[in-house]
This record gives sequence, structure tokens and C-alpha cells, in this order.
Amino acid sequence: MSEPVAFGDRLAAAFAAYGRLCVGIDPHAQLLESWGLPDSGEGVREFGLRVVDAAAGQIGIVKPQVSFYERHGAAGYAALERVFAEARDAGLIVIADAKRGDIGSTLAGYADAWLRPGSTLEADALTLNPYQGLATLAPVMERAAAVGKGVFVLAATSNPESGPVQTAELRQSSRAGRTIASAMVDGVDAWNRARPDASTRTLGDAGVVIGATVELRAVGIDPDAYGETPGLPVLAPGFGHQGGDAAQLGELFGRLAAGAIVNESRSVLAAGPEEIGEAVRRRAGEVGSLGV
Ligand SMILES: O=c1ccn([C@@H]2O[C@H](COP(=O)(O)O)[C@@H](O)[C@H]2O)c(=O)[nH]1
Repeated sequence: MSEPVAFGDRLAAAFAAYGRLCVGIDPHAQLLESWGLPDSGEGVREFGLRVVDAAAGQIGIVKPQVSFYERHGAAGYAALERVFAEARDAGLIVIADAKRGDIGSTLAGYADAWLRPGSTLEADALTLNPYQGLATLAPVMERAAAVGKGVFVLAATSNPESGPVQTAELRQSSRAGRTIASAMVDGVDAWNRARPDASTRTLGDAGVVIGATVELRAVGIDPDAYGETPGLPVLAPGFGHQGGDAAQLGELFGRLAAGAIVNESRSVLAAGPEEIGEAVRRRAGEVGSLGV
């Protein structure tokens, strides 16, 4: 069997071909209503498939929000399987935003569900929650990289409630005195740089989640400390509806902008079913012309 193409390489290729816009597939109940779709498994499937159709050939990355599928139970999961399959068949990189985390043995089950080639829920990357310790995630990071998949570890999230936890300082670790947010960025970056093929890679296979609403230095992250090879993938939600402005990507993320994925969900999805294709095409052009 041939070697899988590394996730970081696929991400770099998607940036080169389509730019860095990622459209979120977030079928909120209100959006389903405004799209004229039922709030059911069928509705979320149809919504997802229409977004995939709009995204194919216009952008390189989509991020289905698992919660909005999970609320429909088995029917929601069946819909998600179909949306993932169609998106991946269309050549899109699929980031499953499920924010999983647990003790190692349990986390392995999540990796099997979301990152195993051939799984019905196979995605290209998965968001992970490091609250049980970054080290618990390392086996999943290894396993993902071995099969050409990626992960994004929550570091500095876009929600306003994140501050007290993510700016708390570590006490017992080699990163004592650093904020939790910066220790996560540092830890994931170090993991990428310790990979055997690190020197040949543009982007690593593991990334972090940093919200576009976050002032990086205020949470202890020096964005200019991360320009080494390979670059660090950064999944950046918080643009559009939450107030972040993609035109300020370089200002917000400094050298980290090189690996940044600009996620926009509601601000694009609000276009509705008739206009979604045009909205994705226009926004991809606007974000592409920022020249980061
Ligand atoms: O820090 C985070 C992590 C994840 N998200 C997710 O991204 C999208 C954002 O949707 P918008 O409609 O563009 O606000 C959503 O799925 C969140 O769960 C985030 O916002 N912040």
C-alpha cells in the first residue's frame, strides 16, 4: 500500500490551490428554518450536502460542527456520515469539530471513530480538548499522523468565557509559569518539530485552535515565536459572526498567520440555500486576496 500524504502537506496544498477560507457546516435550528429545511436528520443532511456542493471547487476545507448533527441522534450521525463522505469525495479537507478529550484508552475510541481510514465517520482532522493533559493526546497525534490525518488542539478559544482557564499559569511542568494557552501552542509546535521528517515539511500534522477574537499576547502567546519549520497549523474560528475580521489576519496572528485556517460559519451560511454558492465563491476570493 502506498504511503498516505501527510495531513500538513495536504493542508499546504489546499492553501496553495484555494486559499485559507474554511466554511463551517453548522446547521443551527434557526438556519435550518431560514433555509426552509426541517429540524431533523434529513434537514441537517440536506443542509450539509448543499454546503459541500457550494464549497467543492471553491475552497479547500470545511468544518462540520458535530453538535448540530448529534442533537438528532442516530439520524444525525447517519447524516454526518453522508456529509463527510460527499465532502471527502469532492476533495475537500474535512475537519470534524467534535472537541474530544478523555483518558488515553477512551480517547483511542474517538480516534478510531473519527480518524481511522475506512471508518464511517472518517474525517481528515479532529478537534481535541486537552483539559485532561496534553500528554493524553500524544498517542492520537501519532496515530493520526501515521495515516495522513491531523488534529487541532484547543489552545485559546474564541469564546469570552475562556480567559480565566486558558490564562491560568502552569505550576508543575517544564513550562511552569506559562499560561495554559501558550503551553498548548508550545507543546503542539514542539511535537511537530520533533517528528523525523520535520525539516522537510512546510506544515506540521498537528495544529492548535486559536480564536480570531483573542489578543494573543494578552493570553501569553507570542505569535512571532513560531516561525520555524514546520509551520504550525492554526484553526482560527471567530471570524465573521463573532466579530473577527479576516483582513486583520496578519495583525492578529503574526507569524502564526502562515498556518492559519480562516473559519467562518454563520456569516457565510446566512446567505441561504439559493445564494450559498455565490457567497462561498465571493468570500473565498476576498480571503484569498488578503495575500497572507
Ligand atoms: O474557539 C472556538 C472553537 C470552535 N469554534 C467553532 O467554530 C464555529 C464558529 O462558528 P461562527 O458561526 O463562525 O461563529 C462553531 O462551530 C464553533 O463551535 C469557535 O467558535 N470557537
